[in-house]
Formats: sequence, C-alpha cells, structure tokens
Amino acid sequence: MGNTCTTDSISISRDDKIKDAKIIFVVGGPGSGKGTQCEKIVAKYGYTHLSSGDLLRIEVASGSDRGKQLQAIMQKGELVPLDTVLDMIKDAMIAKADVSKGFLIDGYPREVKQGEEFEKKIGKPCLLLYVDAKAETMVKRLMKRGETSGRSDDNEETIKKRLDLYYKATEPVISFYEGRGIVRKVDSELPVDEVFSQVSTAIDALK
Ligand SMILES: Nc1ncnc2c1ncn2[C@H]1C[C@H](O)[C@@H](COP(=O)(O)OP(=O)(O)OP(=O)(O)O)O1
Ligand SMILES: Nc1ncnc2c1ncn2[C@H]1C[C@H](O)[C@@H](COP(=O)(O)O)O1
Ligand SMILES: [Mg+2]
Repeated sequence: MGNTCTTDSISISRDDKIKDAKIIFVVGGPGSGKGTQCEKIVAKYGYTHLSSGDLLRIEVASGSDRGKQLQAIMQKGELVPLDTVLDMIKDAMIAKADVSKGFLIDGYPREVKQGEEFEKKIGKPCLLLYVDAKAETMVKRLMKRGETSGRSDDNEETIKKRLDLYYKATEPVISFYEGRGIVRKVDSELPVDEVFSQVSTAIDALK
C-alpha cells in the first residue's frame, strides 16, 4: 500500500492522520491582519498555524530551483499553482497531526477552486474567519510592514496587484462559504485586541 507509515502492530495511512482534523480557514486581504490574529489564536487555543505564504517563503529561502520559480511568481503578486501550495499544506498538516488540536490555515483558499480541492484531498473546514479591513488600511499597513519585513512583495507595485487579485479571486471564496453558514467576519479596522475579542467569540462558538 502506498502513502503509509507502519508501526509495530498497525498501519496508518498518511491521509488518515488528518481526516478528522479541526480545520479553520483564515481569509482576508493582504495586510488585513490574518497572521497577527493567528498568533493570538495559537497562544490562547493552542491550534497549529499554517500560513501558505510562510510555507512558500520557506521554500524560497531554501534556494531550490522550485523556490526560485515561486519567488518570481510571488514577486509579481500572482498566485502560485494550486497543487504546489496544497501539497505543502497537506504535508505540513500530516507532520503536525499527532500533536495538533486543530489547524489554522492562513491565506488559503485564495480562490474557490482551492477550497474545493482542499476538501477533496484533506477535509472540510468548520469555520472560515474572514479578517476584514479597508483597502486603504491594508495598503498603509503593508507599506509600513515593508520597512522591516524583508518581504519582496511588500512594495507599492506588488501590493496593488495583490489587492486586485484579492478582490477578483479571493472574495468569491467568502460568498462560497457563506452559503454553508460557516463564515464569521471580524472587523480588522479595530485595534488588535478588539479584533481578537471578535475572533475568540467565533472560536468559542464552535462545538
Ligand atoms: N488590527 C490591527 N491594527 C493595526 N495594525 C495591525 C492590525 N492587524 C495587523 N496589523 C499590522 C501588523 C503588520 O505589520 C501588518 C499586517 O498584518 P499581518 O498580520 O502581517 O497581515 P496578513 O497576514 O493578513 O498579511 P499578508 O497577507 O501580507 O501575509 O499590519
Ligand atoms: N493559497 C495560495 N495560493 C496561491 N498562492 C499563494 C497562496 N498563499 C500564498 N500565495 C503566494 C501568493 C501571495 O501573494 C504570496 C504571499 O502570501 P501571503 O499570504 O501574503 O503571505 O504567496
Ligand atoms: Mg500573513
């Protein structure tokens, strides 16, 4: 049997390890505050934070050929191929499955197709946290972050492309999951702790 890890007495497929995992999608525009809120969720609830952007940047930092290709795409503010990012998330989930209380999937899905493929290959989310902020606020935050982040996409030209793509490709994801009744919107114009209070209410309401 492929894709299997064997112990002394039982065989557990890699997919089985995450099939019943608690999954929370964290979606919002670039610079809306997804990563900031995820850090606070980790501290309070002990969930595992997996940011698709961070996973991609790790690959870029490795200097691999694949990392170089990814860097070129991200620098332009475009989306990397679906299979690449989904495989990275799945591998990271499996690696943490034995110790994880639940997964925060930050920055994914970026388009409806990504959500559909995630559900086919991994499982269904129980909540979509929608971190909402105005375009103007997001641009200001990213320009400020760009002074120290070292992120090659935190510059005016790429920020504009990331924002355009967010409105075109990612906002439909929110409508898609609203149809399922699992979207909880938080107002990320507010100070971080006030946003987190709304986030906590949404998480505490989960069974
Ligand atoms: N509620 C807030 N009020 C003020 N500043 C905030 C707030 N939330 C986040 N920030 C700051 C922290 C960062 O410097 C910047 C972007 O936040 P961050 O959490 O990194 O966004 P993000 O993860 O959604 O962006 P990206 O999509 O680019 O990864 O804004
Ligand atoms: N889910 C994703 N699909 C395609 N491309 C992605 C995804 N998550 C991140 N990326 C690429 C494209 C983004 O502009 C950069 C940075 O992501 P971020 O969430 O802002 O850290 O990575
Ligand atoms: Mg982030």
